[in-house]
Amino acid sequence: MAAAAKASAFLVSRPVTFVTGNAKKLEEVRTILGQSVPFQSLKLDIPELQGEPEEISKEKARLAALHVNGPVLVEDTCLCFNALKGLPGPYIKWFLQKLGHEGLNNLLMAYEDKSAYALCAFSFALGPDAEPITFLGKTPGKIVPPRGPTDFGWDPIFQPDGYEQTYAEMPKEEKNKISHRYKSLEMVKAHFAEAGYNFQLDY
Ligand SMILES: O=P(O)(O)OP(=O)(O)OP(=O)(O)OC[C@H]1O[C@@H](n2cnc3c(O)ncnc32)[C@H](O)[C@@H]1O
Ligand SMILES: [Mg+2]
Repeated sequence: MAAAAKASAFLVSRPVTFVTGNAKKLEEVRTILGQSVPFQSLKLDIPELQGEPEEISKEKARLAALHVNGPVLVEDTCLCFNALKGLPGPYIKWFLQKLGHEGLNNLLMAYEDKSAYALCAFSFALGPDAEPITFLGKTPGKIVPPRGPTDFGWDPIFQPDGYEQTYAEMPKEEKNKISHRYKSLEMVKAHFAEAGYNFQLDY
């Protein structure tokens, strides 16, 4: 490495912690990041404010950084129906829990427009006193009657544009190449590289 680049490299002597209560998210983040960003995880369901996805995600990061007292990554995922002007959006977890896949389809019964988008808002905070930075990844698609395995949230009812399969029917590697989560994490990685962060794992 050139001396100038070395001098500007920012060594963070603590690991970055991905905080989530969702094991399936963690699994995808591990696969997508691979060896590129070493991170540890903490299973914690952080309370979420109401509001816009970016603000919800930032606030999760603030709370997570206070809890961890160090660098954190969090994410908030939304499923937004265009006919419903973006709803359920960040409230998809509760809509899914109460209505199920069929009920989510029924919400769109009165509309011809079944288009939707999956949105992932990752936020990174360097510590409890740092302002979180948010990275939004979006994948367009449409809402369809459920097809495929039911092991991850609304995957069976989301069919990304350009594909005949739902997220649930696709091989995992395929989803991880086009997903809202992948796109957001690409921006996270670019940010870490640009800032020169070199997170160290605690061994
Ligand atoms: O602790 P956190 O990270 O908040 O985990 P969570 O499960 O509460 O997640 P969210 O608050 O972001 O709520 C998003 C909802 O969408 C689901 N979900 C998230 N990513 C998904 C994906 O890629 N495919 C399908 N469902 C997903 C997830 O299971 C939730 O029901
Ligand atoms: Mg949550």
